[in-house]
Amino acid sequence: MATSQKDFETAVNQVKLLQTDPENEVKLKLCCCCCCCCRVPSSQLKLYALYKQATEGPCNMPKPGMFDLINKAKWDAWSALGSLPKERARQNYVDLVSNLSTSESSSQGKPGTDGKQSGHDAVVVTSEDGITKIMLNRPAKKNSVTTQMYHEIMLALEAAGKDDSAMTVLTGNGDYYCSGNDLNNFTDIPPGGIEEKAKNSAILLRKFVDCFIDFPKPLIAVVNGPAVGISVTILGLFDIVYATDRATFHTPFTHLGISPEGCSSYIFPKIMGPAKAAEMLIFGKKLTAREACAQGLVTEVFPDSTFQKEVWTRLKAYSKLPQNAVRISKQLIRNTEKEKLHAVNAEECLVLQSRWQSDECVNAVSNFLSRKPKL
Ligand SMILES: CCCCC/C=C/CC(=O)SCCNC(=O)CCNC(=O)[C@H](O)C(C)(C)COP(=O)(O)OP(=O)(O)OC[C@H]1O[C@@H](n2cnc3c(N)ncnc32)[C@H](O)[C@@H]1OP(=O)(O)O
Repeated sequence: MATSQKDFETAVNQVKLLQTDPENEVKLKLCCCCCCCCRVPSSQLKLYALYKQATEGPCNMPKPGMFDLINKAKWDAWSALGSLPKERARQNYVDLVSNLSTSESSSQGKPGTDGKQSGHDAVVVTSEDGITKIMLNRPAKKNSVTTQMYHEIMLALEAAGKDDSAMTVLTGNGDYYCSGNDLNNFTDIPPGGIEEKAKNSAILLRKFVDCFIDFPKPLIAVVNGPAVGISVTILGLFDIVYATDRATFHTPFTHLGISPEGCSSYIFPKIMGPAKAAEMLIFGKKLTAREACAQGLVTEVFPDSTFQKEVWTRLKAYSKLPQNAVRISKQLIRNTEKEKLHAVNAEECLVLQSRWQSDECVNAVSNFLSRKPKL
């Protein structure tokens, strides 16, 4: 039986109600999942293409440039439908929505599936024993930081700076501390194209790092596992860095066609000397926890088996010290450098704004996102 226009409209409305909002993902978060490297369910992309075919007929938009990942993805999917009649496209759309609705309701409430985790859960803030803990909670994605998480961390820091806790801890849930910037962040290209994306990202990164530079209380990193990218560079802005002996510290910037951020281009050479800093920041040398400690990036390394117990016992004792004296001492240590750090941050973000638009970066990010899924 032919699908009526009403069935089609019902399906369109149903898409809006789906908890995972597939149409929104297609429109806003598509990335390069359209091509063979697809790591997002292809049904989401099909939904977009079928909708366009059903309402406008065969693909009528000009082929976008290769770096315009989102529009290129849409174009590929829509073109692939060729001259499929509108009626068939409507039918296929309705069938696909019906399948998506079924799988959506059957996956609701499943514990531990954080592929669709909301940004809200991806950063968990708790306060206990005078310590505010900000925990990155995206273990299945190695706690990589999405755009929403940058915003949530900034909000958490702003609140922690004003609450009555003595100190603030940043840590990760699962086997990783953090695998750095979520490389999918680079694929959500706005209408203004890659230039606008790079500009917005530079503004966000600058604000993000500024929050660490200006944080008024002791900031402690509890590095529970490997750390990559921005989670490593900002460590220079922390007052204490405790690491498990399982942790590693990796800044693969040149491999990604980008450059250092988090004030590391200034702080790392200061704390470890220019030669060691160059090996990390230019050549991407990965440090073990003990090497990072020897070079002054890490305060102390603990055996993994006793890491949490030893670190939290220590921090609870520190949190009982007279709070005003602790704050004032931190500010004395940090304030002389603040102006310089803000200037370094601004410069690093400006350089990155241009790096993110480079072929070197676009190709490196595409390569990562097009890795074959593990079996
Ligand atoms: C506002 C913008 C600000 C920008 C600030 C700039 C910051 C610069 C940086 O942070 S650069 C560093 C970026 N990070 C990376 O390059 C790391 C990329 N990831 C990896 O190399 C590896 O995933 C790993 C070494 C961290 C872990 O490898 P392992 O084999 O143990 O695990 P998987 O690769 O299978 O990872 C599990 C799933 O997690 C996804 N994932 C991990 N890290 C990232 C990431 N940074 N971005 C996006 N996705 C990431 C990975 O894709 C797997 O997902 P899947 O299960 O769906 O396949």
